[in-house]
Amino acid sequence: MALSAQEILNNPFLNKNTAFTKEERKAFNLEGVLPPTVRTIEEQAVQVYGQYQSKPTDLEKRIFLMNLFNTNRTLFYHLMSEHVVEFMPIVYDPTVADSIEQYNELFLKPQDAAFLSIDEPENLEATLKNAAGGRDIRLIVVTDSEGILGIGDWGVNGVDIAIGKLMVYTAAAGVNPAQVLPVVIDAGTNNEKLLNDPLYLGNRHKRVRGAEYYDFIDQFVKTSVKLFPEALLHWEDFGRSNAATILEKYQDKITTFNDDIQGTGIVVLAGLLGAMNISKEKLTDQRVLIFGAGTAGVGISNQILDELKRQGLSEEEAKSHFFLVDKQGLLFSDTPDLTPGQKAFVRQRSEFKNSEELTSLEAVVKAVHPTIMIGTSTQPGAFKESIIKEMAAHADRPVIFPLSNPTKLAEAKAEDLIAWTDGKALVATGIPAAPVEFKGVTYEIGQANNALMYPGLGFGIIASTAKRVNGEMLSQAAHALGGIVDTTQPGAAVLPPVAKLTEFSQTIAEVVGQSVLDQKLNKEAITDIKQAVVDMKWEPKYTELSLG
Ligand SMILES: NC(=O)c1ccc[n+]([C@@H]2O[C@H](COP(=O)([O-])OP(=O)(O)OC[C@H]3O[C@@H](n4cnc5c(N)ncnc54)[C@H](O)[C@@H]3O)[C@@H](O)[C@H]2O)c1
Ligand SMILES: O=C(O)C[C@H](O)C(=O)O
Ligand SMILES: [Mn+2]
Repeated sequence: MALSAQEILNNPFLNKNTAFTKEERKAFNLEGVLPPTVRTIEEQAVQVYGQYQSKPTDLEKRIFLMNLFNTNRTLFYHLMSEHVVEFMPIVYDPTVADSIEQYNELFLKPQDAAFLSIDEPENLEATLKNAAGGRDIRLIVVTDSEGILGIGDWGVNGVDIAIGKLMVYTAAAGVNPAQVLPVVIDAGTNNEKLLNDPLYLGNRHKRVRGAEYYDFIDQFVKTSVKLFPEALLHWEDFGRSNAATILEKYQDKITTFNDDIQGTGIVVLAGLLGAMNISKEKLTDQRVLIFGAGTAGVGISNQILDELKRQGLSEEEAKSHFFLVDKQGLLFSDTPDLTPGQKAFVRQRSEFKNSEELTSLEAVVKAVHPTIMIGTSTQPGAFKESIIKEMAAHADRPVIFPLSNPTKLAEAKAEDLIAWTDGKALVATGIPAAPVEFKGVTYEIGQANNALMYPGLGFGIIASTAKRVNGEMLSQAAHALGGIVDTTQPGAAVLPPVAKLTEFSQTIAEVVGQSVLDQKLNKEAITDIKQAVVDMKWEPKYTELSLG
């Protein structure tokens, strides 16, 4: 049945707005429903970019871009491809955090997401089908919003992180936006502010835990695999008590990864490899302090551990390089309330004369003299001057990555770290940071955000039709990105710039895809991975409308 003009114009995948040609207008009942001038996508981009620039705040810029996304997905991605550095912090982190916090006030459209309610398990399959609308889904980003960035539990509002992550997948790697599905699992929320907010749109009860929660997750996984057998399942921003448990349960059964654990692990490892290239030091000589040993902190530790073992250290030797610090202080074998992930990295009290005193970051830094310090604690300003100076007094090139997001939660600012260490620190931050001018040198600051990794990783997995995601692929991805640093410039960044996101996402996709083929983990026969990546890559260009 022919679509009406309204059905075409209201479909963001079909809509070209003023770019519909005279022939298309004639053939598809679009005559007279648009102003007469036919525009090219380039002309449309100039016009909408002008509107974008007129918006006074980042949140208003984001709302404008989401409207464009909802109206005309091709034009949105065309525009984003021209302004990727400028748009990343608007559609994604940090502005996505504002949109999540104000989701109820701002709500206009569900943005093709699937809203799975734990109160209605009988509707799970229908929900996924309805949201997919018959599309061939290859990539699902799912969140239950218990640990949104570092801002905590945001209930149904967290759907925006799934949508934002998927926008980056398309902009960075070229995942076809018609083949993605954002999913939020609404298991309730423990955020009192939301529970008491009359505008809140999610289930108005505390989080469901235990067997009922895990049964629902299991039903979601099974139904997704049944409906979308080709899809990669990407887990995002689950709470500390669930994220690793879910990954461990499914990673050997389906094609899946957890971005906060593995995406973060490999971007940090890549940054460390870049830092070692610059300092000419060895990773096997470093002492690694992780501040905030939660989902990301333990994920990062495991990825570095894997690398140390690949570089020849035994498991035991490799573990002796780690010092994990959480709320309790340095984590010891007898520390109460350890998570399963933390237990693998604990120290013995007998190693220290003053183990009882090692309850603060400051005391631990004094005691262990870390050469690498990574912040995933959600504690703003925790990397304070006295601590950084103490670290720098015992390291030639201290490597310091304050990674907590969004901006307001970062453990330190790049400019302070450079100044406090007299330019010695090798710094990367979670959110974009401007270059720092210090004593005549321009220090470029790498962005150690999993967004540099997961698009290429995910695209490589999909393009190679991988059955599983495993450690070998992750290691290859980290090395592919870790190799791209310019060591000749003083002040060079430890990671490549976001301006090159599309280029290196393609490299990562190829390397990951090749690893899949080398391990014979591809479902379909593929001989040339580069070609498979090219063939799968979606470009934001209009194609001739055909509704056959
Ligand atoms: N840059 C990136 O790519 C990236 C990726 C993932 C997470 N993150 C950021 O890392 C942070 C943590 O995320 P997560 O998913 O691991 O959360 P999480 O809740 O699993 O972990 C946070 C950990 O910090 C600990 N913590 C809290 N207060 C502390 C204190 N005062 N001292 C020491 N430890 C403390 C918590 O006990 C917990 O173990 C967030 O801000 C998130 O945005 C960044
Ligand atoms: O979303 C981000 O910016 C990175 C990461 O996944 C996070 O949870 O902070
Ligand atoms: Mn995350």
